[in-house]
Amino acid sequence: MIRTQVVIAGAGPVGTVAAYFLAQQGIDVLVLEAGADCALDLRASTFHPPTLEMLDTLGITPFLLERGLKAPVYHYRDRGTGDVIDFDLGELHDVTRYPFRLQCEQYHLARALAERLDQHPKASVRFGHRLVSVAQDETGVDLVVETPFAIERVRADWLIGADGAGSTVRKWLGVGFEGFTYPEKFLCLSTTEPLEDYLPNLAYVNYVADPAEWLVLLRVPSVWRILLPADPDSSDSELVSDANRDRVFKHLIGKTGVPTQHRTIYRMHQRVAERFRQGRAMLVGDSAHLNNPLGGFGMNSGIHDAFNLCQRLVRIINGTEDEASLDQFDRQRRGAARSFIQAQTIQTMEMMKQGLAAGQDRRREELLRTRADPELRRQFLLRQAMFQSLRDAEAIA
Ligand SMILES: O=C(O)CCc1cccc(O)c1
Repeated sequence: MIRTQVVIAGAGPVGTVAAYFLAQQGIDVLVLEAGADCALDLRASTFHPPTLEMLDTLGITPFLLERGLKAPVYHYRDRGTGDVIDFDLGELHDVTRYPFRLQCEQYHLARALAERLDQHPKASVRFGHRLVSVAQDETGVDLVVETPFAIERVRADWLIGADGAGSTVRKWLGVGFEGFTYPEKFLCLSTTEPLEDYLPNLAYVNYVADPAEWLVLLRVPSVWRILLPADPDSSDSELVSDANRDRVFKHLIGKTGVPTQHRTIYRMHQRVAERFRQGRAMLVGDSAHLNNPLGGFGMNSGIHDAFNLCQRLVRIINGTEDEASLDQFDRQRRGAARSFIQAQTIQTMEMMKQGLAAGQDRRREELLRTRADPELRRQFLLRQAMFQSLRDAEAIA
């Protein structure tokens, strides 16, 4: 039987951040990851300013800055009218030392932290270790883990479920995951084609609204990523076919035969777990909440969960804080997920679908008014950069 203070299920960005935070504070931590390595998930690739500040306390932000692209400016574009409404996070220079989004694939973070954890005297990371069952009593949790060659038992004081959308921890806790799944599919293409040569004045982050076919054009260090809704009447193989690729790029840059590095079909979900804490087990990141990727809030809010939780857990383990603090973690982070992340991402999806110029130009006028008014613009930037959701959550008693 393995004995440790904290087990973390999942070695993605959120699980590794939680583990490294705890290990740095002198807590024994064991990370269990079913996969053979940190997942090479391309979905999350934006680090927002408060996340960079948090990660800086772990000493990992300089590593990310070296690999990523700084994106202070982002565009809301309307394909129909050609309008571009730009916002500049540089205006938040008095609020943060990182007044930009950092475009950097998330696996860089998870892999770098997994390597550091591997060298850490307080931490252990086990790949190929699949969590099979979870039980708990008043003093700890009992886990059964399947390894490549054996079934092992682990006893820990605390369990953190950072094991993604299909979380085994959440299922064993019997915690509901209410919300909805978008009926449509989405297509993500990545290409090394220099889109900026065809679309002048392109920012690194562009939300292109269009009632016929909206797009997100997102630059990450290695490629341009293009996210768009997929034709519901087409099969997955048709959607990832050369013919569909040619249709998308013809419409976008007037060119066919553009090389792509990935063509992926996504389903998107808007769901929040009914509890983020049950006794000695807590849920963070995708195991606790899922949202569409518009705005790049998913991984960031997961890292915010991990910091909120682990700061409390260290104090509880060291005997300076009552366990009731974990209920406040639940209220604060569930509050952020429901009131901000869900609301904002659902609203952005609606805007993208309808086009900025749809209806009575209401959304377009609202964005233009926000852009023109210094106070509204600042509030908007604070929301988009996720400062506001953190402040609102921290105000929850
Ligand atoms: O809004 C963002 O920052 C991310 C949007 C996006 C773009 C391309 C692919 C993807 O999965 C998400």
